[in-house]
Amino acid sequence: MSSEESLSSTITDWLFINSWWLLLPFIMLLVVAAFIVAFVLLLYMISPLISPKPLKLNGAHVVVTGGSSGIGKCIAIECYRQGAFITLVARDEPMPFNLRFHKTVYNFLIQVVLCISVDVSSDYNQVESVIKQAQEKLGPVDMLVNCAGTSVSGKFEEVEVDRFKKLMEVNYLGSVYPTRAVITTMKERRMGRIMFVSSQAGQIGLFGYTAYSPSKFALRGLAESLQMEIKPYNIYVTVAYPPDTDTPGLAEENKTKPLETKLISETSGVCQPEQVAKIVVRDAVQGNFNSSVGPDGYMLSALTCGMSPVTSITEALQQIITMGLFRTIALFYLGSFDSIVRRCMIQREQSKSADKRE
Ligand SMILES: NC(=O)C1=CN([C@@H]2O[C@H](COP(=O)(O)OP(=O)(O)OC[C@H]3O[C@@H](n4cnc5c(N)ncnc54)[C@H](OP(=O)(O)O)[C@@H]3O)[C@@H](O)[C@H]2O)C=CC1
Ligand SMILES: CCCCCCCCCCCCCCCC(=O)[C@@H](N)CO
Repeated sequence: MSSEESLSSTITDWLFINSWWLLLPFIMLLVVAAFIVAFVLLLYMISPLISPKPLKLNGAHVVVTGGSSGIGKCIAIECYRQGAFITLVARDEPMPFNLRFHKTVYNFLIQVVLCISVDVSSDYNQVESVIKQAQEKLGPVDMLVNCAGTSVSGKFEEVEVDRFKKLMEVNYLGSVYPTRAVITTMKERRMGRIMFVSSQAGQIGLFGYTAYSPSKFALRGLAESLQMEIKPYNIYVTVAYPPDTDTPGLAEENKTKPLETKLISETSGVCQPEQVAKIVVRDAVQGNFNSSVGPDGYMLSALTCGMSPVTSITEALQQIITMGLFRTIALFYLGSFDSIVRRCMIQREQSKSADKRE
């Protein structure tokens, strides 16, 4: 190696070792860029988690379909207690509930309860015209509660074929029509709440509910799609998933419910409609997408949250942390449901063959 060459390589070595600081601006640039990317990603993650501003029920106009009985009636009473003007909707002219005990001394407004008779599932134009009437009398709708619904239970092959259509009409279209009738005004006013009363049977398909469950699952698809459309208009959708609730509707359903359905539903117990109403109204006021009742309801909702919107950081964290654990617990539930179904089948077959022998 010539002395010239060795001198140049010494210089490059020296520069390489001692001039790292020349790279400093680049390193800093990289760090800043990484921070910016992380910040933007964080913003994207957090932005759907920002909680909406709660709706003030005092003086608001709340329309409750199915407001003449059971859960719907209790929701109407709960909203009335909080100062709302109510429109009750049902096929039979709904009777205004007994208000004397619910009036608070702080309530200086003379609250009106309007009762409207219409079938929410048969004709859109009719539904639109009664909603218009209600808006003329009590002002634009601030909150719509889609609670009108019914259920049929029975083994798939034993449910009359026309019931499948009927349940989709009442439970699904009966929620689409009133929602369609209020949404334009809500978008114009850039405010509002829409509640769909689904069911725990709208989160899990159960024995005996081949006609009912799909009509309640459908509400979730509607709610998710609609929420994405109307969130920029400051309108929030809530889907409520109550367990069995002690109402005239449940009493009617119990008359023909298969034993399997009864035993499986018993898992998450029977609630009182007042208790359900309190929870779902609170969630709708807060703008929560999901509203569940009871510990099983809580687990089911975390487990089935899928791609549904989430409106608080705590809820998102709970879902992230608990999902695996709840899936493990769910396997035990599914095992016990399978064994209920198997035992009932064996019992039925035994009693059938005993009948034959006699
Ligand atoms: N009770 C339960 O165990 C559970 C119920 N749910 C759901 O909650 C909702 C209410 O249930 P629940 O309180 O038990 O029901 P109820 O049978 O006690 O009340 C049903 C209400 O809906 C009205 N309604 C029914 N069909 C129509 C229609 N086509 N058009 C207008 N109004 C109608 C009824 O009035 P009218 O007959 O005069 O039309 C009544 O006001 C239902 O959607 C149900 O599926 C969810 C989970 C559990
Ligand atoms: C971690 C996983 C937990 C799993 C818990 C599963 C509990 C299943 C219970 C389902 C009850 C369905 C009630 C339907 C009520 C209804 O809609 C009708 N009564 C309407 O009339």
